[in-house]
Amino acid sequence: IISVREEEEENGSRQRDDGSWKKIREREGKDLLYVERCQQHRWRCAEVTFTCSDEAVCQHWVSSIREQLASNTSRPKHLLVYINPYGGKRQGKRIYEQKVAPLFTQAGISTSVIVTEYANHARDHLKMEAELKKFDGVVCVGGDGMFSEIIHGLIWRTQIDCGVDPNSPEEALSPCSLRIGIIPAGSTDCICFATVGTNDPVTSALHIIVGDSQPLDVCSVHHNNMFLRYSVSLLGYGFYGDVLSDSERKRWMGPARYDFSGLKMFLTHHYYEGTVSYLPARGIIGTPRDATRVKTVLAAVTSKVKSVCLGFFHPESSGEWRTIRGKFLAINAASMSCACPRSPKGLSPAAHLADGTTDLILVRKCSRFNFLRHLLRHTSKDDQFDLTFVEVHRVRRFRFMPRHCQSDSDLELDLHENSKRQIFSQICKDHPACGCAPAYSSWNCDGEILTHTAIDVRVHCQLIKLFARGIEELPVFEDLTNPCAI
Ligand SMILES: Nc1ncnc2c1ncn2[C@@H]1O[C@H](COP(=O)(O)OP(=O)(O)OP(=O)(O)O)[C@@H](O)[C@H]1O
Repeated sequence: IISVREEEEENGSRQRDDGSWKKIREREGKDLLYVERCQQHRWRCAEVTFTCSDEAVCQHWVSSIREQLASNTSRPKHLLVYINPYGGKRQGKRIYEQKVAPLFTQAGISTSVIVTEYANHARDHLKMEAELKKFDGVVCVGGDGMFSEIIHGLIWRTQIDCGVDPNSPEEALSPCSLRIGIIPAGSTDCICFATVGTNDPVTSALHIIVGDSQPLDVCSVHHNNMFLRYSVSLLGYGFYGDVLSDSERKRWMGPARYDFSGLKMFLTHHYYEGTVSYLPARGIIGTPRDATRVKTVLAAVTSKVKSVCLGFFHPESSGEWRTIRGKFLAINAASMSCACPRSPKGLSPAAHLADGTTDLILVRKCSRFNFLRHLLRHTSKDDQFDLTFVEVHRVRRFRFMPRHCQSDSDLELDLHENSKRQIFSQICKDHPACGCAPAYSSWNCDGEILTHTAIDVRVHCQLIKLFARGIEELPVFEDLTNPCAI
């Protein structure tokens, strides 16, 4: 239920402004505005009118429903809204004013709206100025870049308020108490798609109004004990890093730049040498190779996950670091499925949203044909990890050291292992004109390029919460004879 409205109607007929008379239905009634599920995870507002001849009974219905709604503590009452007027097709302000604000008003939610004036305005306002105690949640109207600003501001501010050093990779970060809502108004809106199942402003507004809550893991990325960024979806080195770097230079092409750079990087077929070390996740539910898509809420309520998050069981002390050295076409860490309209299964279809792990996918050097097979499997039913040159590990922490950053002793070890190739690669490094692969790629961190390649990544279990509920299993709701559906 979104809201309830009384309708007091006179019996008989009423004179209009223009002097004519309008026939009025004879009733006392109340209109109830509620959420209706539509196709493809969309939600819409629907209205139903209950009529009653006894005015006192009617009043009782209205006041009971209003009391119930007001006593529901999970529903937000005051929201801080940031609108990026330049995101996507520059429709953020219009989308908010026409589709979202009227719903918030009907649901009795008060808002404080800030239209951003420059990049990082929202992040800095949250970090330093916002009076967070006044609000039950923060809403961003924009795309993934805008969402990233919000989480950077909110996580940072929470740590400072709680006396935690956000720069230290060893500190356990404090979870943010305010929930975040995403009204999609960007070009890709991947986070919204992966957590709600659709990119639709009205659906997102309704998830906010009914007070949904979806915890989300966040990865902190450090370089030499220096904080770089937070990531909630994809950290990609090699192929996905190169596609982003190349597409950034072609912004003038619009959204077509992603296809262009994707094709170009596929044909270029660069591979990169380096060392990946990781801490495998223990005591978790499922594996990255699970056939069925994971119900994200399951992870949030399972007691084992809870105990890990609350620190009763220290996962890092119970595991041993493992190391893999090699040549990789892509190194991807997917903290969520990374599903989007183009790749409905995503990079890691069985990734949980909130179990304190990320799926580390290593694509070793292989032929173009094989790499294409792997990429195509993201859009088909076949298992994209069932290939000899692909491996996937569910991890709590990982580090990457590109070969050009490795210490002399590491390089000497490599030299002994593969001396002939080493000589060639040295010649090529000194002579870029020979056209061999560059020494290093860059990291694509949720769509932003990182300034360093040697990184230390740690997953923080359920650090933030969204106004969402994960992607719903539709068959349950389509089957109206099933009592659970109701
Ligand atoms: N007022 C502003 N002027 C210029 N840039 C802004 C402003 N407000 C926010 N930004 C920046 O604009 C960038 C892009 O915004 P946003 O993510 O909303 O849209 P998008 O890039 O089109 O969508 P997506 O990230 O989903 O592809 C963000 O990185 C954000 O920091």
